[in-house]
Amino acid sequence: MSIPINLVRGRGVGSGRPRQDSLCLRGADSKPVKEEPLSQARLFPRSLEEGLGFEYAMFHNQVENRTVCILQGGPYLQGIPGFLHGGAIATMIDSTVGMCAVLTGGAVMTANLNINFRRPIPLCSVVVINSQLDKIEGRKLFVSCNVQSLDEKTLYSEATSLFVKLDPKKTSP
Ligand SMILES: CCCCCCCCCCCCCCCC(=O)SCCNC(=O)CCNC(=O)[C@H](O)C(C)(C)COP(=O)(O)OP(=O)(O)OC[C@H]1O[C@@H](n2cnc3c(N)ncnc32)[C@H](O)[C@@H]1OP(=O)(O)O
Repeated sequence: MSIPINLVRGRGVGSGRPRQDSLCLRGADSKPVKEEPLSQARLFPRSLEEGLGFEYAMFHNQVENRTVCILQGGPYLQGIPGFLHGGAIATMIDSTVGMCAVLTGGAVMTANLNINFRRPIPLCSVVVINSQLDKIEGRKLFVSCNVQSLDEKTLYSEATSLFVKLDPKKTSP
């Protein structure tokens, strides 16, 4: 049986660098105080020049609540020489489990993210991030993932996460 897989986001459409045109500033009490244009805002993983940073495409399976990300981390993402920076890996894990949570639950934010780094990821290698929704409890969505080599022989990282659906009754965020 074929499984519907929908392309969520990938380079090659428009500039490939989505813009966020306004920013809602908040005071110390987290209440919105001002709406200002911020033309330089970019989705973080799309903020580096093509080929140098986060090169990825995501696919979402609406039936199984799974999101898969194919990632190649470019030379600007180096940590230990020759390998991806852990923060870059965390960024793409957060983005992938986040996409899974957003497409399942709507407006959510990461409340908790736990990552086990098992093996270093060689710079410029292609890896697969497999994420899946594990359960929903009220406003809480639990999503887990692993990061593997394309041939699935190497497990690079594993992560669990908690996303919380934004409560429209609360002013923040
Ligand atoms: C084609 C379609 C395109 C779609 C287009 C997509 C756009 C592209 C998206 C890409 C994906 C980006 C993925 C990046 C996503 C970020 O990186 S988000 C940025 C990082 N996260 C943050 O900054 C969040 C900061 N934290 C907060 O704002 C608030 O703490 C939260 C998370 C909104 C929760 O606040 P709240 O609504 O007041 O929640 P609260 O009532 O306190 O708690 C609700 C429940 O959650 C539990 N909880 C809350 N926090 C925690 C915690 N840290 N640990 C454990 N339990 C917790 C509570 O115990 C409570 O449990 P129950 O009592 O219900 O059992």
